[in-house]
Amino acid sequence: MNLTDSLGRKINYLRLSITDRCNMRCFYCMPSVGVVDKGHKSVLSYEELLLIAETAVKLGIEKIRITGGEPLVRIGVVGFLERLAAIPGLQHLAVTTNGLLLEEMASDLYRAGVQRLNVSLDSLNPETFGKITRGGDLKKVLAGLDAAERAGFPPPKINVVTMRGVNDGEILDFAALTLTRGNPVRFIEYMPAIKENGWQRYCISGSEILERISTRYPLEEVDRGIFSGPSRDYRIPGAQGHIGIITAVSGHFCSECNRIRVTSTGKAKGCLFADEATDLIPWLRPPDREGLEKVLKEVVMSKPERHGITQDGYHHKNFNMSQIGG
Ligand SMILES: Nc1nc2c(ncn2[C@@H]2O[C@H](COP(=O)(O)OP(=O)(O)OP(=O)(O)O)[C@@H](O)[C@H]2O)c(=O)[nH]1
Ligand SMILES: C[S@@+](CC[C@H](N)C(=O)[O-])C[C@H]1O[C@@H](n2cnc3c(N)ncnc32)[C@H](O)[C@@H]1O
Ligand code: SF4
Ligand code: SF4
Repeated sequence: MNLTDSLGRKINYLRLSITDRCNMRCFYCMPSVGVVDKGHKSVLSYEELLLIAETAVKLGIEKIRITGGEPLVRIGVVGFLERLAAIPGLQHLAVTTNGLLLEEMASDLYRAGVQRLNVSLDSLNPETFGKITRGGDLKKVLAGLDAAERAGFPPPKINVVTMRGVNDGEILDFAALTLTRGNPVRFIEYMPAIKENGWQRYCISGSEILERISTRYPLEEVDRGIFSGPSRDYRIPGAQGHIGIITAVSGHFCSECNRIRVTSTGKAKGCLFADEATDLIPWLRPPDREGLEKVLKEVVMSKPERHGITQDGYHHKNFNMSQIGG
């Protein structure tokens, strides 16, 4: 089935957040203290998540990305992914992870039927990495990246939230990584998720990042596949990996947006930044497949044209990235 929104955009990608818990505390995503775990009752069960996934695939979703919080901390995630991978009609199953548990879990994830992994990694310097993640261990993430390839995965995409004065000094180091490793490196514009005055100081636009890389390396544009997602991709001639730019704030990809989201507590969102969310619980408890189909179609039809964030005129609200899943 073909699922299109009111603007004619084909919607074929669901981002499903399965937990709001995390084993790191990246400063741009979660407050250092005062994070209240959603209780067992409010977080969707695996059965409920599967019902949403099956319904979405029936409607025309072809790709599901599992996210969080940190999806790999949820107990039973491998069995859940195995059931998800078996949904007839689902073409792509991917996971976005911080990589801390990958070394021990990569083989199980591969055997479960996950096809691709994206790994968040904002610094190659252990100290900076520890500061950004408030205690994360860089060595573990690097070991996880290698373990993923040993397990059979294509080199995971590396997501780098790029922030002025925090890790922008490493833009060229990350670009250089693509010379010797097959991992695509994607630079993501910092989004104002945590309510903080002066958030603009962290912002570096995708075009500035590209300019900085171009001062050292020539770049050629790479063709985008149908599932290439929000990044614009480039390559240093002869390099093994691509370089991608995700202009999450300057938002050049809204007109091609192909996705909807469901949070770990069952709120469906037509846009990452939308204030409106549709509570799916009434169609999950008890399960009502027909009702769920109808409400998911409504979410797609009411998808906004684009987000309202600009560096100058954004009225800041607190924005729970770890619950939505990015
Ligand atoms: N503004 C915006 N940012 C997004 C969107 N989708 C993903 N991102 C951001 O892009 C970054 C990378 O997201 P991933 O979880 O790796 O997913 P993806 O980029 O869709 O991955 P691929 O499917 O491999 O292209 C994260 O910071 C997300 O928050 C989107 O629709 N809008
Ligand atoms: C919320 S995390 C969930 C999955 C997993 N824990 C991880 O970090 O990959 C998904 C993505 O959102 C990104 N993200 C979170 N907060 C962000 C922000 N304020 N600006 C830009 N990207 C952000 C992360 O870097 C990550 O790539
Ligand atoms: S970005 Fe991912 S790893 Fe970092 S705090 Fe958020 S959910 Fe956790
Ligand atoms: S900001 Fe909203 S409309 Fe734009 S690409 Fe992201 S989800 Fe789609």
